[in-house]
Amino acid sequence: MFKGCFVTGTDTGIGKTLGSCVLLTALARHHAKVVGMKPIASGLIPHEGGWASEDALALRAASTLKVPPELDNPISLPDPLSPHLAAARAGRRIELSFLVERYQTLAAQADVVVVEGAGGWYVPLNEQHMMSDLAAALGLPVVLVVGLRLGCLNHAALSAEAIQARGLTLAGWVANRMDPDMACQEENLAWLKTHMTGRGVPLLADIPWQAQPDPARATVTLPTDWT
Ligand SMILES: Nc1ncnc2c1ncn2[C@@H]1O[C@H](COP(=O)(O)OP(=O)(O)OP(=O)(O)O)[C@@H](O)[C@H]1O
Ligand SMILES: C[C@H](N)[C@H](N)CCCCCC(=O)O
Ligand SMILES: [Mg+2]
Repeated sequence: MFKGCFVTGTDTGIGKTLGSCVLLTALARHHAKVVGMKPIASGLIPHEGGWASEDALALRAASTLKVPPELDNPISLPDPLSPHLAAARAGRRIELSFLVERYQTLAAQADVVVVEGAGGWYVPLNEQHMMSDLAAALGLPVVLVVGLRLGCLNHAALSAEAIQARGLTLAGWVANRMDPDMACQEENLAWLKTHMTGRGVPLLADIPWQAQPDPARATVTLPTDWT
């Protein structure tokens, strides 16, 4: 039964948060209680007299189920660094078991949870684990957000291969037109479509470049078993 997905991306800063919000917005048309989760945020902004993850705030705004930060953003680290470094600087160690427990508590209250990673698939969490290990531990199908810019073809192919080699389901990919000046954007998109189709991976969303990103403004085709 569909319970949600794990959103990874070709890199940091390529639109995973926007892609996750697009999925949440589309899923909310079919499910009553949809919620985003940012298990590990590194880099915080001032918010309501304290500090918060900009990603967690965006996911929260796109969620129909509202929960406390301990559930939708259990680890928030001040420094905008790789999670293993941000955690070390904060005197913490990122434990997968803690994140799995928080995810399960959240999932028990929700119809659908969209979990956003941080950075790309092989971002380190501690000396032993990477983001891929968290996705595997959560047991969710994976969605790959491809930020359309020069270099993304290689990053997309590498990421897709790594996800599938791990034995996880790559349920779909998202094309995010993050660079309005990208040369040959349609030709790059065509290559990605052919490559991903060859891997059996459908395009779930096509997100236009937007000066003010709005998660309702995207062309979305959810898998039939997600609706
Ligand atoms: N389609 C788009 N149009 C305009 N701006 C975009 C688009 N996609 C992403 N951006 C902008 O690019 C920046 C990076 O995007 P985003 O924060 O979603 O990246 P991310 O992959 O979630 O990064 P992280 O690894 O930090 O979670 C943001 O300022 C976002 O608003
Ligand atoms: C700080 C940033 N926005 C993300 N939260 C973390 C990105 C980690 C990238 C690590 C790497 O691949 O080198
Ligand atoms: Mg993000």
